[in-house]
This record gives sequence, C-alpha cells and structure tokens, in this order.
Amino acid sequence: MTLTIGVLALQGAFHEHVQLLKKATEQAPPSEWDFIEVRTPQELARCDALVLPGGESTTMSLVAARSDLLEPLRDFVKVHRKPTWGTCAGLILLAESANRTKKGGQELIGGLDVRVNRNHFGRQAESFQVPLDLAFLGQDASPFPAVFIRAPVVERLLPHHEGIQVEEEKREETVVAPSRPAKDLATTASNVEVLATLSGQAARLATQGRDISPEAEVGDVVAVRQGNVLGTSFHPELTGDARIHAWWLRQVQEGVQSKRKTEQ
Ligand SMILES: NC(=O)CC[C@H](N)C(=O)O
Repeated sequence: MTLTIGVLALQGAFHEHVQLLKKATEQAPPSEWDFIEVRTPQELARCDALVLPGGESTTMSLVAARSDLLEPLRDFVKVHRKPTWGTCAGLILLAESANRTKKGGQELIGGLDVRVNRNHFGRQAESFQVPLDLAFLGQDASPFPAVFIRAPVVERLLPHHEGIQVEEEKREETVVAPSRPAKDLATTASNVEVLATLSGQAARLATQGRDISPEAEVGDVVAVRQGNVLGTSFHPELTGDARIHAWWLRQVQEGVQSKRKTEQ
C-alpha cells in the first residue's frame, strides 16, 4: 500500500517537514511512502494525509486563496476527513476561530473546534525552546525539544457546532472559518483532546521571567487532536527529532488501512 503524504508548500518550513517525514519512516512500520509538496488542488487530491507547516498563517491563507486551494483544503479536512497536522501557523489555519489576526481578518480552514491566540508568547526575538512531556510518545519517552516561534496557544476549546461563537469584546479581532452545512458537521468528530500543556513554570523559565499570561500557571495548551486533525503550537520540523512525525505517520497508516477495509 502506498501512502501519499502532502506538505502544504505555499510558504514557511515545508522543506524541513518533508526531510523529517522521510527520516521518520525509519522508525515507522514498513510501507511505501510518497512525500509530495502541495501547491495546487490537483496535488492535494493525490494526498492521503497532509501537513501544514509553520511560517506565517496570514500569508499562507492569502496564497491558498489565490491558488484556489481554500475550499479544497476545507473539504480535505472536514468533508473527506483525511489526517491533517498543523504546526504553529498550520495550527492557526486549522482552528475554527483565531484571535489577534491582522487587520482585515484572515481566512481559516478550520476543523479543530478551538480558538487560538496568535503570537501568544510575543515576538520572534522571544522565541524559546523547552523540554516538553508528550505522553503519547510513550511512558518512558524523554521530553521533546519543543521550539516556540511567535507561537499560538489554544486558549479555548469550543463546544462542537459553536465554533462561530466569539466573545463580544473580541469580536472585531476574531475571524471564523466558514461553517460546513449541517450534514457535514454531523460527520465531524466531536471532542477536542488536549495532548500537551506547557506549564507556567516552564514557560517562565524559557522566557527569562517575563510574565506570559495569567492562565500560564495552569498550563498553556500547546497540542490538541480532534478526530483526524492534529495541531501543535511548536515546530517539531525544526529539530532533528522525528518522534512526533513517526507517531503521526503510524496513526495515518492505521487510519487509512481501517478506512480502506471498511470501504471494501
Ligand atoms: N512560527 C510560526 O509559524 C508563527 C505563526 C505566526 N505567528 C502566524 O500567525 O502565522
């Protein structure tokens, strides 16, 4: 069985993802993999799964709109429900709602019933790396070197179907992914699972005493999953550590295999 894994290559760290996916196949079960860069609807149509890289989400959505990719991307995630993983800017695009978007708003793809807060930890110069515990990598796994660059956090998990509800005072800053017709929403997986939080202490140490947010004490949500959609605030593609890529490829493989079986 050949699996075609696409990396959205409109802007940002797509090359790094392709490299690390290739490295990750050394740890994943044997299969035939085809890794492709995606810039057109035709390339997207070939993919069994997709990665949205880090970079600049506003630019990515503008280029996606210009390339006639926005609707095909929304269908890929929400109608065909193919495995999709967004890192940093990719996570922003996969959120149903985002705060602190640029003036004039920003198109989102959606798929994760969450609201993200862009640039949560500050500017480029305030980037940091922390060892992050990721339980899904296994009980004995050593912490993952998580790189945060103008990273978003998931500031709210939205009840399903309520992705379009925003707080009054934030309305102007908030954009919302277009909702699907009810029949599509009904097939979308429901609950958002929190996969990782960054403790307030870790964040403070990493940013040398800067006060990050009142919520930081309970931990900022930096990795979530909802059905076929995975989002991480940090950039695993910028480390040499391929464990998350390998884990994700295994999920993709299992998911596609069981889907093909039920379709037979
Ligand atoms: N490193 C990143 O991907 C940063 C994301 C960026 N803050 C954005 O809004 O797109």
